[in-house]
Amino acid sequence: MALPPGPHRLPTPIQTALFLGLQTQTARIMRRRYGEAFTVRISGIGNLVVVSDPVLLKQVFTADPKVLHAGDRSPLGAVLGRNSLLAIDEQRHLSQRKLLLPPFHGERMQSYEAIIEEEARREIATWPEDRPFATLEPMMRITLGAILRAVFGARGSELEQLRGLLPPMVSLGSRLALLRFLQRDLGAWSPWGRFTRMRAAFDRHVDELIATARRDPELEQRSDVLSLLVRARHEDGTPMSREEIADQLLTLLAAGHETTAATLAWAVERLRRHPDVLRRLVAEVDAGGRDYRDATIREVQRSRPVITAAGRFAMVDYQLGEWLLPAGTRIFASAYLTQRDARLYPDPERFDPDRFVGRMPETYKWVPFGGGIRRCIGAAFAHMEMDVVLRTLLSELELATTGEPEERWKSRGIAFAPSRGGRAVVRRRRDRPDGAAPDAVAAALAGAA
Ligand code: HEM
Repeated sequence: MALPPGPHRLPTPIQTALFLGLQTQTARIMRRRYGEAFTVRISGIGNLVVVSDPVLLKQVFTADPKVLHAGDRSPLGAVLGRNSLLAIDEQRHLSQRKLLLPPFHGERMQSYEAIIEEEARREIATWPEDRPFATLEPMMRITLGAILRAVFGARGSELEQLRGLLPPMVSLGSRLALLRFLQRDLGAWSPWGRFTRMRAAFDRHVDELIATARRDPELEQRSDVLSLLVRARHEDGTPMSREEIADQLLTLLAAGHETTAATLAWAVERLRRHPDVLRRLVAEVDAGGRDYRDATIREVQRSRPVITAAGRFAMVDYQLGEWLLPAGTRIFASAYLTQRDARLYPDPERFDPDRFVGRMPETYKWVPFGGGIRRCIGAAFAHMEMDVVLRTLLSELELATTGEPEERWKSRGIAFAPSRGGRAVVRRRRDRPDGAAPDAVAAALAGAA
């Protein structure tokens, strides 16, 4: 059989508008109507096959990387650089990934916890009390600081300059990535001209960071990702070039900054609407535990996966389950649909961290980080970061619960965030078990910031 079923009689522009404009709702309707594999036709892209069955997901994630590509059709290469892990395939991808993996190994994560806690405390100390505000931007500041310090190894004035440069650069870059016709440098005032000048400034900072690392007599003891990349060697013994390091640092930032912040904003959105879960989490934080928090993070990612699908591209005709996809077909392995399948997760709309207490999620049923040799290399980092931020938040603040309707899904280009930015109302905790006077701590930190 050829392509999976789909709304073939609907004109392509309408399919495109429905799928891109209302991605989550359209995907749910099509899943109900056509089953766990369906085809939509997207203008400028062609056939897109959306799969949401663990058996099909396993097949996609474990396919030969020569047969299913993920990088070279990505619009991100133009913005992140030609070496970006997100924009390359096959042997080049494998060899860059091999260099990037060791710094992200689970065991290294503890060494980054203190940095994340400091960034979280510093940000939380500035939050207003008893007044609603959106947590997404504040979470973005935390995750930016975390990456700049733990990944880039930036300090002092370099750190402060990068804190200013990168948010507008990443936001402009992610808009331009999808608008190829604007990718022409027509001077400093044109969008692409602005972007290329910011990118040049970024490259100069990376040069400085690399030079500082090379001069550092304690390079061997440093644990930031940049210092590990400076020490890394290709199989032929050569070091990574400056261009490779710069492209990968930008990739790590682009892939890890907004995704983690959006998931944290969803965590706030969920917890405010689930007082029982919130109470259990606070009691656990106060008792020094973490199992329920781990499970809560996994349940937030199950019910609100900020990257709704991992994309692949068939380089040749490809047999997927019972279907034969012609070369050129795009495949979306949908975390969103798989993780809300009632056969895999009974009552899937219910937010229930107990699903994951004492049990790890199953590989092809829980895929917020994608899978196979393209699985997110920052997964352990992101989990650690979300754990530390939530722990800090729950131990410092009281989060007011709410009966307001849940926030809707809002696309921010690549990641989906809560439509109102994960609004919160907070108050400093006056009942902290360690007896610290929270206001004094907050004031001291705000002063230090
Ligand atoms: C909650 C936070 C995050 C989510 C939901 C997320 C999700 C994803 C997903 C869905 C993919 C594509 C996987 C595939 O195609 O199979 C991916 C790839 C990637 N992620 Fe993440 N990510 C997160 C955080 C991070 C962080 C913190 C970093 C690094 C600091 C990072 C770095 C990367 C990189 C480099 C890739 C490309 C991997 C490759 O192509 O080999 N991500 N991520």
